[in-house]
Amino acid sequence: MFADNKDNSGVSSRTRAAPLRLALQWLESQSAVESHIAPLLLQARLTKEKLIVVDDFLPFEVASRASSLVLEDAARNEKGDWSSMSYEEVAHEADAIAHDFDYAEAEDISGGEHLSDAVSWIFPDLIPVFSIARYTEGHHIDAHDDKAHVPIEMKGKGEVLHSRKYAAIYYLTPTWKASYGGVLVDEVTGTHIVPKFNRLVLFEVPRLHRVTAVRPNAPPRLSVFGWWLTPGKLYELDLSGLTHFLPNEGRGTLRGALFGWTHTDKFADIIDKAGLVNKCSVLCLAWAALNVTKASIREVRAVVAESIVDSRFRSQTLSTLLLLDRVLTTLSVALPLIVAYLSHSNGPRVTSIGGCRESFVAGVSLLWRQPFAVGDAIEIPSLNVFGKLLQFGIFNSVIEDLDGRPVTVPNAALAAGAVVNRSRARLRLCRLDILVMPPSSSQLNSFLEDARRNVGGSVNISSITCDGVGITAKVMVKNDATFDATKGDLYAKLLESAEKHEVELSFEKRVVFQPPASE
Ligand SMILES: O=C(O)CCC(=O)C(=O)O
Ligand SMILES: [Fe+2]
Repeated sequence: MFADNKDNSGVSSRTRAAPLRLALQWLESQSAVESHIAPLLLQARLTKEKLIVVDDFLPFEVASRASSLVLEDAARNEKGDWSSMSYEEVAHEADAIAHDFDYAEAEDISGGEHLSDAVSWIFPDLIPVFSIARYTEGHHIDAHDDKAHVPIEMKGKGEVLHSRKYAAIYYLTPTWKASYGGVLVDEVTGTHIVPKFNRLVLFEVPRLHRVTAVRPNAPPRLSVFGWWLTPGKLYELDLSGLTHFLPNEGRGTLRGALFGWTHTDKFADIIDKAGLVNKCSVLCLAWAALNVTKASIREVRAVVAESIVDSRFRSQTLSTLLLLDRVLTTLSVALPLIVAYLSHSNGPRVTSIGGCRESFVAGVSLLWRQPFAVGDAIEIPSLNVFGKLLQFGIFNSVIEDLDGRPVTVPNAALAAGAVVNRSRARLRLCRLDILVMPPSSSQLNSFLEDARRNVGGSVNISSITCDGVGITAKVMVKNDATFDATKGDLYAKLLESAEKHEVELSFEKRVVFQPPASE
């Protein structure tokens, strides 16, 4: 219905008015799609040219109608069915390494399934694996070659290893401009392919390519992306193939790698639910184990799969440590060896961890030594940071400071200087700053004396302004004393002395637990 009667824009007058329903109906018809595709001679061209770019791939009206559904879904900008591939731990840093992109299963996005089916019918005899991608500001993929081995359950044959044979990307964002970034760079020829609406890119795997970062103010960059699989090992996953295991590599390749590792649905599910920090840690560790021990991928895969299925993996903060422990014990890898390897190697895979390498190494070493645990009050004098350790990541840790703000500290900084673990200290100091309004200086003095006795610590004048007299009270408390109880107690005692000497007391201005060493 849409393939005939084209004018120059590829749209017939009838199709211009075609409602969404007709567009979807057309996409659902394999024969309609196949007869539209056949004259494009894609297979023949691909065999000859290895990478081809096809503009106006589907009838314009069909492409617009169906992709408008995907656009609507993506524009809602809620998480919904979209999963993030961004590296959350470093994403807010100025030179964050791996923003990557969001992806969704084609069948979860309305219109997405229709479009990915249509693309998959280019090679109806191969096994298609397609998803929908959404790239927004900063999202990109570093150079990779898409190679992956994927075990597929075949009726009567059990599991059969497949390889990715062809890759396709079909772009869905109308009016995409080169200035928005998000350009697909074919590293073989240096060609820059702008993700124009209704443009299809096909290439034979392996082929080195990357996606440049999407610029601010660009609309979401949407695409159908994926591969066709064929039975057998088309290629070896050589060292460059190992880049697939790194967190900042493409979602497609990463997923493929994960899938290839474990081949259980359970694994894929759990890893998706477990959160990216863990995924990345697993990948880093497995990658390190592979390199250090020269263990076979099969061995590492078994260990990783087993560890991940373990329910402990789901508790975010300890998971890395548990996993590390598990992987290392099973593989009998000496930790210092991994640390040494990571810090001295300057191979391409380590470089792609970029500025985070030191922090990763520090993270591994801190996990091993455990000088502090999540929940501990820690102080980093060199950074002037004091607060509760909220999260311990493989690259960064998060400390909640006294104002309740999360402060992200690279592990390299944690390992570099002194870190005081207040939770493991015996005593600590509680300091309270407050304003008093004494009727006379003699009443102020008698209040101070009384207060010192009452609180069992020091109570001194810190400032005198027209608003009143600033008082600082300090008291040593047991380390396990809670902040609120200590604060309340200190305030109550000051109030008692103040009332006794007819001194007016304001509400506390600031109360902090402080390390005694800094006094
Ligand atoms: O979106 C693109 O242009 C390329 C995507 C890609 O290379 C991948 O997902 O592996
Ligand atoms: Fe790719």
